[in-house]
Amino acid sequence: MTAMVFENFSYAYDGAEKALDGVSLTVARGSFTAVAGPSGAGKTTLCLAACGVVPHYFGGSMAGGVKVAGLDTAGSSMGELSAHVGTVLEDYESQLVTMTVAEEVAFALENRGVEHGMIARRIGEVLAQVGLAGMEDREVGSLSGGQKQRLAIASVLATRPGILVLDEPASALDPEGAEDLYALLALLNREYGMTVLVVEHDLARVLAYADNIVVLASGRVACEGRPEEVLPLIARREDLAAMVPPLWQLKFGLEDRLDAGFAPWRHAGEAVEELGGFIGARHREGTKSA
Ligand SMILES: Nc1ncnc2c1ncn2[C@@H]1O[C@H](COP(=O)(O)OP(=O)(O)OP(=O)(O)O)[C@@H](O)[C@H]1O
Repeated sequence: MTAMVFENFSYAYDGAEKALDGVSLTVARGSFTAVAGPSGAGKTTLCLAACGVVPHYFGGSMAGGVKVAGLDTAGSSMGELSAHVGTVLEDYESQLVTMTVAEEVAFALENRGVEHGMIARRIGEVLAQVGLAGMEDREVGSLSGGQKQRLAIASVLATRPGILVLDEPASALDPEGAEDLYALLALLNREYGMTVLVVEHDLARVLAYADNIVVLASGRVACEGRPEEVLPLIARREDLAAMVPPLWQLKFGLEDRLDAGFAPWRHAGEAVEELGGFIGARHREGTKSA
């Protein structure tokens, strides 16, 4: 089952060069996709196209199409699309428009005419999901950056979309906040079956979670696939090699030097375990032949 399909999709903002150029991409339902690429590669535009803001709120010209949960984005209203895809943009604070946490989550539901008892239940539910349980009456202005980010996510979760699209969600967070945020996205993906598509320039942050990586360069898909498919490809490209996470730079360096092949490490613990076994085996071989 597919959550999202870009079919040879091209888009240019008014009076500008193409921001996306012939993008073909399928995002599987329930997947965790990380989108990376150099500055200006079209990552934000991809997010805007996924939720229909492009083309609905921008002029410009497009070719091809985007389907979200089977709906053609150009032919569907933003309201219809938002039932399926929730979006948290990089400037997430501008998405927060009310005084209190509870009001913020209630906002989209009230606009849809959801009944009051249901709204109250949904508020409690989504705040618990994002780790803000019991904070209904807090003023939005008094929250930390990480809590505001979680609130922005809670308010899109309130309408129960199956797909969550986030543009650089960790850019304003400290390393611990970024780690907590990705743990939350992983939980929403694994436990609640949400499809997550996240723009993240630092692939090290998503290595443990992403089952699909899309690399954009100059508005085109430079490569796409599982991390173990994509990372070796970008490591060989001078313009993209800097995006390879340090753990995988180490892996590629060791594989070269030791003439070995290691498993697709998702975090340092897996590397330590495999390297421990590898060193032990080499040591035993050495002792035997001595
Ligand atoms: N509103 C706009 N009007 C005109 N051109 C735009 C607009 N927004 C983006 N662009 C251009 O479209 C191209 C893609 O921009 P986009 O923001 O999607 O890239 P990005 O990969 O998200 O970049 P960054 O990592 O710097 O955020 C760039 O050349 C950019 O200058």
